[in-house]
Amino acid sequence: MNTNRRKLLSGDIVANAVKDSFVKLNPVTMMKNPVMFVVEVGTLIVLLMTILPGYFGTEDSIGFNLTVFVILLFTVLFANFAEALAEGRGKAQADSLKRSKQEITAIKVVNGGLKEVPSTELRKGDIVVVAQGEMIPGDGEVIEGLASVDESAITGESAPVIKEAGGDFSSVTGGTRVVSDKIKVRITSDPGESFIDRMIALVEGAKRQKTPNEIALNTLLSSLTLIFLIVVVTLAPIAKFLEIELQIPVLISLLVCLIPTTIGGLLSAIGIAGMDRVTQFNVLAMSGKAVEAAGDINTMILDKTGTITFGNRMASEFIPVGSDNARILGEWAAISSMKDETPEGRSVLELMKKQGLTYNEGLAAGGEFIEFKAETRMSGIDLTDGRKVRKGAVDAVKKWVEASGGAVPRDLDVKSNAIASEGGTPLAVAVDNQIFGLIYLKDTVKPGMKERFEQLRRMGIKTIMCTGDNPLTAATIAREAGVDDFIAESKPEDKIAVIRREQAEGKLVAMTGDGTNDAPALAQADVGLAMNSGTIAAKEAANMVDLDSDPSKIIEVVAIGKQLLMTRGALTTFSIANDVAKYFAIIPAMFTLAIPQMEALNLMRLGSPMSAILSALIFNAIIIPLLIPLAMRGVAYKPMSSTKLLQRNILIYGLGGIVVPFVGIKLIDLIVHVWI
Ligand SMILES: Nc1ncnc2c1ncn2[C@@H]1O[C@H](COP(=O)(O)OP(=O)(O)OP(=O)(O)O)[C@@H](O)[C@H]1O
Ligand SMILES: [K+]
Ligand SMILES: [Mg+2]
Repeated sequence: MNTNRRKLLSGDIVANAVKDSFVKLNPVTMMKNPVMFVVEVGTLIVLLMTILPGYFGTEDSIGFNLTVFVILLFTVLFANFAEALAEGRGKAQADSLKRSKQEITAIKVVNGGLKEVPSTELRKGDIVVVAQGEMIPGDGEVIEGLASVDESAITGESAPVIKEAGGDFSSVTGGTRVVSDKIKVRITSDPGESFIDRMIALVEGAKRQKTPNEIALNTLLSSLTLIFLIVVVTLAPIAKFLEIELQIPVLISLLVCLIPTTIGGLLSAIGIAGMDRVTQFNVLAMSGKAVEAAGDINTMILDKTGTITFGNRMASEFIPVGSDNARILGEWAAISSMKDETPEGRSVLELMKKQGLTYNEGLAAGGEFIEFKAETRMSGIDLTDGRKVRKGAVDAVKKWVEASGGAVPRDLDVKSNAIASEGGTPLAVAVDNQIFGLIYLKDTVKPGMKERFEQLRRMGIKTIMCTGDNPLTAATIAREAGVDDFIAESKPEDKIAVIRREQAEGKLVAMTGDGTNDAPALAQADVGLAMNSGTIAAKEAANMVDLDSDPSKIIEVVAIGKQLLMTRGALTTFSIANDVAKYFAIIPAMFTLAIPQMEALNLMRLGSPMSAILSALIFNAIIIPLLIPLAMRGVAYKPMSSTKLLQRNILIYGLGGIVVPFVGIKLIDLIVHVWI
């Protein structure tokens, strides 16, 4: 996908969009857009009056009618072109994904033996073996082994990632390639339902459904259209009664100028382009609704480690407590970490090496490894001689030691608080009922976080940092990063509680996560962004997946969502304001055609009634392609509160929407008037 990311518009996409503009003329598809459908019907009526003038008694105005027909046809084509262009990039991406999704031969485990089968025959629950150099035949979970996998087909990231059985890095995606070693994979999706299939459907827009916001706006636009339709239709008998002759093409021109064709023509392009901007950013949104929800977010829940900080929490120092020394402390710290595969655990062994410390590996032989869990906040090993070794969050280790009758060294709190108040994470190391000291885990706040949170605050978004770390470390990092609020010593279930609490206050909540224990919270949040490196459960619960697995991207996703909503609002304002201005051009012209004295109403001093009508109509048509770049790129966006934004936009797009057509129509009239 990355290869396509920078290529905004290619010649192919434009050529295809031109072709699609005609295909989309099909009235059945057109009917989904009532505003433009009305224009299309008007176009057909004017066409009939042009080619069958004898039948309609319109011989005198064939030239005028033909011109109106051509302008109306282009109005519809321009709107179709906008939509086709917005769809084009997604289609191009889908094509390149489809190419990467060739049929693969899978090595399936059948009755203990191995059998070659086409990947299309794999079903949920099947077990396959994938060796070095082979393509993984379907989405699944590694159940045996460890391998490095090249996921560039999906993420565009060429560095291979490690996939291994158990834990948070066990999910693999069909279509990616094993570059070293061999793994056994349990398939987790049926044909046609894989991640790549879902990605293709998404970027292709095949499953694009209108969002609630779009439906509401569409209803408003349709109602406006209906009202103007009634007004224009009733105008005919009134005019007749007043003995004013109003020709049907003129009435149709009036109608097309009055109904909100600008936004009607650009609405779906704005939505598709918004989704597309998210995709270009390597985030897959499962629905347009999710992207729009991102634009309305009030509260953002963020992890500390890896989101706000770099997350490579490294052991940097052994700090003994009581009467112990760093050598003994280091030894127990190392033994507790021998099988701890977390970055924290590995860093303890690295620190040992760096400090030239040694330990008796044999001590751990045959021991039972205790894996780190967010619930216990400890990890370690139970030795065969009965001794239990633990390292973990200070309060957790304190409780564990006290439970077996041990005492807490007096200098423990002072020393751990010193680490915490520097923003570091202290891990206490204990054997049975004795605490030996602390491991100082260092982590740094990512640069620029303060500015980003400041921006979020200006948008009126509250940020809450959730961390399993102790309150002092949490407070230090929270202050340094500038988040509004934090929750320390939080367990996975605390996240869902925070989300529910905020939602009960009527707020929309966004969060990121990657673990299986994040899945319920990801599902509960209005915007849940899962990391592609995360578990299948997390990815299925979330409504967005970040292919680059960068949790801080949620901030940009919110900005894109806001921009989408703003673009739609701005162009709606512009479109409706525009129509007001066209009123002043076309109504006086229409009546002047019948009653020359009405010329006094010609405030814009347009050349002739005919040229006034045509100029308004031409302006109405060309404003659509002129605004396509804005619809696709989105309006410029500055973080500020919604009320301020609204005021600013009404000023720019409302006032601008009234002024621009006056100038535009006048200029077009100067040309058209000479011409006819
Ligand atoms: N490998 C480990 N062994 C023992 N204890 C650990 C280990 N990793 C972390 N801890 C302790 O457990 C606590 C909770 O860890 P957890 O991963 O749940 O949250 P966190 O990483 O601190 O915060 P966040 O939610 O921001 O990722 C940590 O603050 C630390 O004190
Ligand atoms: K219009
Ligand atoms: Mg963590």
